[in-house]
Amino acid sequence: MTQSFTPRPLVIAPSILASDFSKLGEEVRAVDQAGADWIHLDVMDGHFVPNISYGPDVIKAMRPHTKKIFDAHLMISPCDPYLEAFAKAGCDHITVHAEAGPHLHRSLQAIRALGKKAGVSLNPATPASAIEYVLDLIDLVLVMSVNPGFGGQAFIRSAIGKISDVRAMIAGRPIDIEVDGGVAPDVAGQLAAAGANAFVAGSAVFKGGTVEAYKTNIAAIRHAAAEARGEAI
Ligand SMILES: O=C(CO)[C@@H](O)[C@H](O)COP(=O)(O)O
Repeated sequence: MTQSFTPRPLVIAPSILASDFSKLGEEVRAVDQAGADWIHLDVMDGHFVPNISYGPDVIKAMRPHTKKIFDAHLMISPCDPYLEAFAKAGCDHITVHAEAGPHLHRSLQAIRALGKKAGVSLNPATPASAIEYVLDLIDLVLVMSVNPGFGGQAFIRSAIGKISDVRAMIAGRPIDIEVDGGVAPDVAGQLAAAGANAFVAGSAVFKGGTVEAYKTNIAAIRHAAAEARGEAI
């Protein structure tokens, strides 16, 4: 008997890294109102990546401003000592890097044990095969299309082929394929055609600085991706 799988929903996840940090609560409410599906939270430690952003206390302060999914991307090493703090801060998805170590399998088990969805992120130089032996523990694969650490970088095209590889590897499992870095309407269609269903965008969403601008920017990415998926919006 053949099993049929429903395609994963199309998701736009604005990256708060590109927002105005002097009014984080307001910015979270603004992208919520503008049509964001998830709120993407980039956590950087100045060690795994060459930049420092914010941690669980700041995420906890943002939590009351929306009911949308908090999609945390931990660019930290080690990550295991902090997983519980991010879960308690209100993160719904916790994504760790395959390269961050020391024990990816253990980190994913710990995230699931905290009752959260577990994600694995792959740097541009990391092959899709890095997730081969942890597929049973993954709810989300985050394919980086820039080297992690900063917003506003140029899109790395090899991410498109990697997304196709990940799609082939997960073969119908209920796993989201998320792409992050330089995502804008001009590449969203190709990314969706390759198999990505969740689109993180920082600069492309937060340009303009108003709810109306965010609405237009989110709709433009959604429209390009939906068209490639053959969906009406
Ligand atoms: O994780 C990261 C950077 O490390 C990203 O989430 C960026 O914040 C995306 O920003 P843009 O490339 O869309 O400006």
